[in-house]
Amino acid sequence: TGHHWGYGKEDGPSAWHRQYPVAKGNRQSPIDIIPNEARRDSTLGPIFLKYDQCRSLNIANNGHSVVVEFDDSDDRSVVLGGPLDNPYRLKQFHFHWGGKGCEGSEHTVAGVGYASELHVVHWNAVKYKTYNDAAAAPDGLAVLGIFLELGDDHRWLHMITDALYMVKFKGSATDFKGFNPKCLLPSSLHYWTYLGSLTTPPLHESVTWIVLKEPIVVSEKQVSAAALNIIHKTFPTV
Ligand SMILES: NS(=O)(=O)c1c2ccccc2cc2ccccc12
Ligand SMILES: [Zn+2]
Repeated sequence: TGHHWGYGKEDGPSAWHRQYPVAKGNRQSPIDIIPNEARRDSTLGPIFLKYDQCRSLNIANNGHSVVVEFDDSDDRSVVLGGPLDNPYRLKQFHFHWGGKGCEGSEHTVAGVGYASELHVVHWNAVKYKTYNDAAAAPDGLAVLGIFLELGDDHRWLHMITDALYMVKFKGSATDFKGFNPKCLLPSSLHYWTYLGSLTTPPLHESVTWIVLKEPIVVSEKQVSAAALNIIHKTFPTV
C-alpha cells in the first residue's frame, strides 16, 4: 500500500523528507554525541527506573525492528527523574541491530558507533490520554538508549534472541510474558540527554532522549543471530 520507507538507497533516510518533511526539522535524531562538548547541567538529577511490576505482553517483528511490548494500562512501570517533569510509562523496547560486522547503533559517541542499540520507549501518561497523542507531542515520549558492545555472551539476552525465530517474518508476533528489561541495563545509569525525535518515520519531534554512557556487553554470536533473524519481508505468500 503506497510507497513505504526503508533503509535502501531509494527509500532510505535521505529520502524520508519527501513523505515526512519533519526529517528536515531542528530536533532530529539520531545525533553524534560529543562528550567534551556536552554541557554539564547541575540541575539534572539521576534517573530512576521502576520496572519491578512491569508486565511484558508480546514480541513482534515490525519489519524494522523486533519490539517487546508492555501493559501500559497503569503506572506499574515508569521512568522518572533526570530531565523528566513527571513519570513516563514503559510502553515497549526494541533493538537496532547491525548486519554482519557492521555497526547497528543509531547514536554515535565522538563519531564511534556500537554494534547495536536498545531503545526503551516510555510515554507521558500524566499529560496525554493516549500513547498516540503523546507520540506527537514535544514532551510526549522518553526513550532510554543503551549501547551494545561486543564481548562475552550477555547472560539474559538469549531470552530475546531465542524468541526471534518465532517472529522471523515482518508482521509476526508471539506471546512474551515475564520479561523484565531491568536485566538489560548496565551497572551505571549516568546519561547524556537531549530533545530529539523518533529515528524512524514518522520522525515525530516528541522524544526526550536519555542515552546511557555505559554500554552493555553482548557476544558477536548473539548480535549476528539477532540481525540475521530479522527478515524485513512478510512470509512468502504462495
Ligand atoms: N528508534 S525509535 O526509538 O525512535 C522508535 C522506533 C524505532 C523502530 C521501530 C519502532 C519504533 C517505535 C517507536 C515508538 C516510540 C518512540 C520511538 C520509536
Ligand atoms: Zn529505536
